[in-house]
Amino acid sequence: MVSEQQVLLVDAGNSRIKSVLLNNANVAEPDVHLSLDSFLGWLKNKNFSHLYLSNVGKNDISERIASFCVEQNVAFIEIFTEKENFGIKNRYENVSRMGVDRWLAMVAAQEMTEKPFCVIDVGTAITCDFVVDGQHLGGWITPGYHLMQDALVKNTARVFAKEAKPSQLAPGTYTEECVSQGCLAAVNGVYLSAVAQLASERSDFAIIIGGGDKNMLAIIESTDTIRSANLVVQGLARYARSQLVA
Ligand SMILES: Nc1ncnc2c1ncn2[C@@H]1O[C@H](COP(=O)(O)OP(=O)(O)OP(=O)(O)O)[C@@H](O)[C@H]1O
Ligand SMILES: CC(C)(CO)[C@@H](O)C(=O)NCCC(=O)O
Ligand SMILES: [K+]
Repeated sequence: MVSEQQVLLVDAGNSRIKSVLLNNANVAEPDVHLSLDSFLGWLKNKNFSHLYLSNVGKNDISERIASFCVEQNVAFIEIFTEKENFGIKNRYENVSRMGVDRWLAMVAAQEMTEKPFCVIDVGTAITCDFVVDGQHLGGWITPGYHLMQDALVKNTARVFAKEAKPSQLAPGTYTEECVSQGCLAAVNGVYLSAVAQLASERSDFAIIIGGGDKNMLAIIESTDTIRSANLVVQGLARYARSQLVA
């Protein structure tokens, strides 16, 4: 039996590294680190016995965190996408190709509802995965709000973007506003398309939403929506509890 305060959960994402202790996984905002070096520096003064890692970045992130753990005598557990676990069957033929953040988002979401669901993670990329009766049906990968804008600006001569996220959806009246409003519409389109996808076969389902940009969907979301602070961290917490604490 390991104390939850001894277990650090680490989410190495596309643009940032987040970490939180297992006992705070449901309540606290994760600590955010902008680089691996600053994360490893920060880790040095911390006291924990187990580290659970989810990494969608390069392999050397996993390798450097693993060697840190060897040096510090910390147990290192990296989670990888699985064919089947926690009552979810993955639809991918080659599950090693699915980002572990998507798998962990499904693992987290499955604990939040009994209904057929889709889980939408609104971050650097937007991912959406559908699960019905424990069977993953497949999913979508879309550029996130900032990536969409970057792609537009890079591939046109006369289109410019500004960073501020609109607080509500409306037609834009000058270039920058048309871009921010258009990309907000596209983000919302993922949600609306997911609802249509689920509703075509059944009337009762849940939509679970997480990620740094989840508030961009607040404009349209309905009562069937459940929000998660951080789906990847919640998924890691489920693994850690099942292996260490239970
Ligand atoms: N403090 C913040 N710093 C950076 N981005 C933030 C912050 N708060 C909210 N965001 C928003 O969150 C988005 C990033 O989402 P999220 O944190 O879920 O993903 P990530 O860490 O970039 O990587 P991944 O998508 O792999 O998890 C950004 O597009 C940004 O708009
Ligand atoms: C799609 C992202 C970038 C979302 O973070 C990540 O899950 C990833 O790198 N996935 C690999 C490709 C796949 O999931 O099929
Ligand atoms: K990538």
